[in-house]
Amino acid sequence: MKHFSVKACAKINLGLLITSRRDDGYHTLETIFAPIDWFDTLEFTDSDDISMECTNLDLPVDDSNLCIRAAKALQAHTGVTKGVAMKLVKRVPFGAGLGGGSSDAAATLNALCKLWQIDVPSTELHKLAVKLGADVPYFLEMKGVAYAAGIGEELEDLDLALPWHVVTVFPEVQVPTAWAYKNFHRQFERPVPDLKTLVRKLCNERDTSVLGAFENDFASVVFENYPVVREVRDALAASGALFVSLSGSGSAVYALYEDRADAVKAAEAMSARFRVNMTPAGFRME
Ligand SMILES: C[C@@](CO)(OP(=O)(O)O)[C@H](O)COP(=O)(O)OP(=O)(O)OC[C@H]1O[C@@H](n2ccc(N)nc2=O)[C@H](O)[C@@H]1O
Ligand SMILES: Nc1ncnc2c1ncn2[C@@H]1O[C@H](COP(=O)(O)OP(=O)(O)O)[C@@H](O)[C@H]1O
Repeated sequence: MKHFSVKACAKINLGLLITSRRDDGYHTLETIFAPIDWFDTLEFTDSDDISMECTNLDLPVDDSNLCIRAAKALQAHTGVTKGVAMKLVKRVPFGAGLGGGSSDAAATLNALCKLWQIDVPSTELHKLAVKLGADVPYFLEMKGVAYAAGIGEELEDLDLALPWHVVTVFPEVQVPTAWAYKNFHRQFERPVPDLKTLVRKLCNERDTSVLGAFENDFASVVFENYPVVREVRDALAASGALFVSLSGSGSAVYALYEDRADAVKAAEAMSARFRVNMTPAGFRME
């Protein structure tokens, strides 16, 4: 019997600028993805059929689950008839803008190539990943800070890590991604700053003067409609952070700290009401 487990880390978005709406309704964007040390664990055991169980009973384990969708897509694409029994230890909150489901899907694609002993060209795996979600290629192909364009699938590895401690708070409310894309305040005509150059300055030179350019286009509509998310942002902003932002389409809010003691203090204060993660400076996915 073959059996192994893998970690599926979450991400935050440092800046998220929505640049246009495509004819198919999807939006193009520019963003910087950074991994955080908040992760699900996935266990894979060979089996005749595809099945899964999950520690979080609120998450369906039927054909809507991204792990099952990834396994079935890979099976259909390759013609493999083997199955897998999956167990998902779910820790990353969902509806949070942390990409936990996308990370699970990417981990499943990678793990099943190994379990089923198939060699799928990376261009084909990339296409399967995009069909599962625009964020899935990031988790499939990158380990650290990356620039993304297109709908999030055109990636460039920047070979950087954030030199600050990151505290991420889930305000215990979910923001549906589709709602956020429908309701954000459009600014398609605005000039877009060069996020790649700015994030290099930020990480290599620790030039925090550029942080103001890392706007998130979902922030205003989410803060307007979800008072508790605003409350978390305000509490983090008052806790000695260098920078506070919504991640992706929310609801999670993260803060960057120079001083570890400030980060620990803020994380402890927020954990009285919310689920919180602290990621050390320099973190990369394994
Ligand atoms: C906003 C971002 C930023 O990293 O992440 P999250 O906040 O969800 O983590 C991504 O663009 C989330 O992309 P993805 O993970 O594919 O979103 P999905 O939940 O699959 O998409 C839900 C719906 O959002 C809209 N959508 C999604 C991606 C995109 N580039 N343009 C869109 O307009 C589409 O209507 C889609 O049907
Ligand atoms: N394995 C999974 N983990 C998390 N969410 C999943 C999974 N499979 C399907 N979903 C669905 O995808 C939605 C978005 O999940 P996720 O990617 O974690 O959050 P977000 O898009 O906010 O970053 C969830 O609300 C859930 O309904």
